[in-house]
Amino acid sequence: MTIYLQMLGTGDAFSTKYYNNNAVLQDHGYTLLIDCGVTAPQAIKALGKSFQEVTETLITHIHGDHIGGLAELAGTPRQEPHGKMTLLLAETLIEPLWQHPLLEPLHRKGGTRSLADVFNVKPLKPDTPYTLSPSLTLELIRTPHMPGKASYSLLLNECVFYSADLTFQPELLLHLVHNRGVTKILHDCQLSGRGQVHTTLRELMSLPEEIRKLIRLMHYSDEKPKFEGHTGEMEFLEQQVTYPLPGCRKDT
Ligand SMILES: Nc1ccn([C@@H]2O[C@@H]3COP(=O)(O)O[C@H]3[C@H]2O)c(=O)n1
Ligand SMILES: [Zn+2]
Ligand SMILES: [Zn+2]
Repeated sequence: MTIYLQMLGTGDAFSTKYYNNNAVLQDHGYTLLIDCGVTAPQAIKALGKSFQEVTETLITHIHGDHIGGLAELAGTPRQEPHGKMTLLLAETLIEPLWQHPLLEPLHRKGGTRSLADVFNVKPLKPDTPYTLSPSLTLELIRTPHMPGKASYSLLLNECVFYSADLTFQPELLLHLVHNRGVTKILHDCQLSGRGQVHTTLRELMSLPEEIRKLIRLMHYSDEKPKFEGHTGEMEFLEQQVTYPLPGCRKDT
């Protein structure tokens, strides 16, 4: 069955034109928010939606453009019996997330001493597929972003690789396509300069054509318009546009 991806934003952490690179995945009444950055509250309103429509939220890593909207998300009234948003994340991220300054407003709510006091926390193990809804499975893959800090890419429905924030990993991309059945790669892309904690366009362009043609670009800077038409087979994902994610093993 087809699921639908809508990027709340496709910008990098410093973009003034694009919202933070956060996404919603929809599967017939189930809505997964992937990352919740500083701009997520504004971006979801711009779509005419609200956090109340989000079923569960997943966090890939701890940077402001991925977690800065969590305080507002936690404050959105929920209908569930526990009244809290379910937060899916790797165990390694739980304590660092609670200690992050952007979550400090939640520390000041009466009687809160841990992330579990404000969210329904569901720890996920890497390299383990989870069924989130009838047509959506998700697996965390720990991948390099900032030295010494945990960060996770996503494998959706065993066939869509969502890089989150990632340094260039050509061998991983080849492995995913050749051995894991990946048919679509949604990849962060630093358009210019040296890639220290992200993958650059130049690096992605160095991949074989068979891989490039599977890639769509996200997490880019405000320079994006001048790069249009100069990214080879790799088209830009556009924020707020809804994309079907077809061709997955679960379809067959
Ligand atoms: N000059 C820079 C470069 C980067 N950064 C932070 O590093 C993060 C890398 O991942 P990100 O999610 O793109 O967010 C970046 C900034 O928070 C920063 O704060 N200053
Ligand atoms: Zn980022
Ligand atoms: Zn990051």
